[in-house]
Amino acid sequence: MQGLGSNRPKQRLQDGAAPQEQPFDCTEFVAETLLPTLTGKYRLRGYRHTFDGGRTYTEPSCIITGYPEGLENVPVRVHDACFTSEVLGSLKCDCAGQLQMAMGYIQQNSPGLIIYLQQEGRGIGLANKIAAYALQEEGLDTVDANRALGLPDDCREYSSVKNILKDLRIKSIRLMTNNPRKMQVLEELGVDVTGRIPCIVESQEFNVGYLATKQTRMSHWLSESETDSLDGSYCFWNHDGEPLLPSVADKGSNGGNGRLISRPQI
Ligand SMILES: Nc1nc2c(ncn2[C@@H]2O[C@H](COP(=O)(O)OP(=O)(O)OP(=O)(O)O)[C@@H](O)[C@H]2O)c(=O)[nH]1
Repeated sequence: MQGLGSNRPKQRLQDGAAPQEQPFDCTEFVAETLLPTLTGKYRLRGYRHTFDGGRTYTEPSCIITGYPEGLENVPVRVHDACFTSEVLGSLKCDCAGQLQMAMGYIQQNSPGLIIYLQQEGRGIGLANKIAAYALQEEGLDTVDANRALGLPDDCREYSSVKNILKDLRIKSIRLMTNNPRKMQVLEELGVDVTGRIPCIVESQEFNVGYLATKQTRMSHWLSESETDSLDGSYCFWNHDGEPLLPSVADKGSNGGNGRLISRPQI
């Protein structure tokens, strides 16, 4: 596959043969179209991505307002799929609200983009997420439910983000997130994150516990008085099989780049 972004950190030795280079992550641009939506028009770009040398593929996409190509400090949301809230309208989380906020933000602050990744359930997949929800009905929180299933708290991987930004020749980004680890992982991949735009959905009765867990156990920045520390109790896997240690650059403030807070429509 001719990928627009690929690195080759791994070499596999074959019996008696010279080492052969194996592409590790590779993201291939497929096509772009113009998409009219209820919130305005977007450029929609489709990609094919592997992070395991071609054993498995996902299809990241991005929606774009304006032309961020070649620019710095572009507002970017990196968003992971949430079928339950985005398609079914579930109120158990804040995912759909964050997506809507980000879409509104890039309409009003063009150019900007949202990279949408097929990493349902923080990477564990839809069926496992449903199993985790079943355990949450019995009283476990969102972290302990994953653990009770023998699954990592978070196993998302973001190499496609690095590759898509490279494809668009975007030099640096302001990340729309409340998640310190997402910023940390992107920076470790080499993405130049120059600022953060908070993306806070006001809680309601069905997601208040979930948001509290994100704040206390996953160190998400969800209130004005938030400090930028990670407590280390939460485990983010890096796909080389090793948990990432809790450390994060000092990127907690919004860097003067605006703030996103919305009230859910319920
Ligand atoms: N395993 C699991 N995944 C969930 C649950 N609720 C939402 N998700 C998934 O969580 C992902 C979004 O992650 P969040 O932790 O909400 O937010 P984030 O993307 O890490 O951080 P932000 O950038 O601030 O939104 C999506 O893939 C959802 O499908 C849950 O209870 N259990």
